Amino acid sequence: MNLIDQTFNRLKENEQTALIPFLTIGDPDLDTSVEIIAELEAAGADIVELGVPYSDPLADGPVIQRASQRALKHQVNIVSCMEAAVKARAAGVKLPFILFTYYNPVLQFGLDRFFDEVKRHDISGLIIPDLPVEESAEITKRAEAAEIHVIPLVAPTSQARIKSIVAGAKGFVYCVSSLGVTGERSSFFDGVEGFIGQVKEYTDIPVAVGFGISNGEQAARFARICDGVVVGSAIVRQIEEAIPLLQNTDTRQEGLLQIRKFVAQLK
Ligand SMILES: O=P(O)(O)OC[C@@H](O)[C@@H](O)c1c[nH]c2ccccc12
Repeated sequence: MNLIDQTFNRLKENEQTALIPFLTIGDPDLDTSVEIIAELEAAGADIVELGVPYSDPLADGPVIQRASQRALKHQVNIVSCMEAAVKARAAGVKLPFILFTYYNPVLQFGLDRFFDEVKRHDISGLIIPDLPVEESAEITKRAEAAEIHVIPLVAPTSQARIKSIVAGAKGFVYCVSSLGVTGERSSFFDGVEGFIGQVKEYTDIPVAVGFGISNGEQAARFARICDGVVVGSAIVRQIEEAIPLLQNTDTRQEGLLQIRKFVAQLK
């Protein structure tokens, strides 16, 4: 059984909600990203989104854009992100890995080669936010053959398309809480709970929510109605703020602990 399914089954038995952090791989460097993944697990994360840095992250706000720029300085690409997953697994991390990438890097890589590599690198899920609907059947077919879940994104504007987007979905459905780009938010639109409830009517697989969630109180609000909560920018900002500590061997552990503490309070 796919590790993502196993994770949600275990959490459901314990009446818990999955905490799903996102981080940009290679920010501030590849080795540090591997160590941060271990910290995320130690802090209570259940699944982790490994972000492939991209030069044109059109759905990302400034925090993740800056993280992508820092990672791209090290020429981090899809393979190095998958290698980070393998290194984290070798270091004892048990979390399921979701590879988060825009579609262009996948196309440039080549679909055959991409799915061969994804399978070889212990990736359990894919999120491709700008995957065109007309191409999603091809990607889903290949993913199923590789036993990898393609996680669909549903936005409040999806309305009439919710049913078709989530039909046949595997892993979990990712509800985007707000319109616009990623980034911490102090509030959410009034109908967000209603939107999530609507999505849940169309699917039996777990439903997670992301976009804007930046503190324990917001995470708790959504944990009441969802099976998972995704947090990206707030964690990427913690990594960004910890960089001076991470880059000095004397204060590296302090930097890692700072990130772990932030994520632990979210859990
Ligand atoms: O950063 P936020 O607001 O916490 O949202 C999660 C988000 O980072 C992560 O899931 C993600 C990163 N880039 C994206 C682009 C589109 C959709 C989702 C994402």
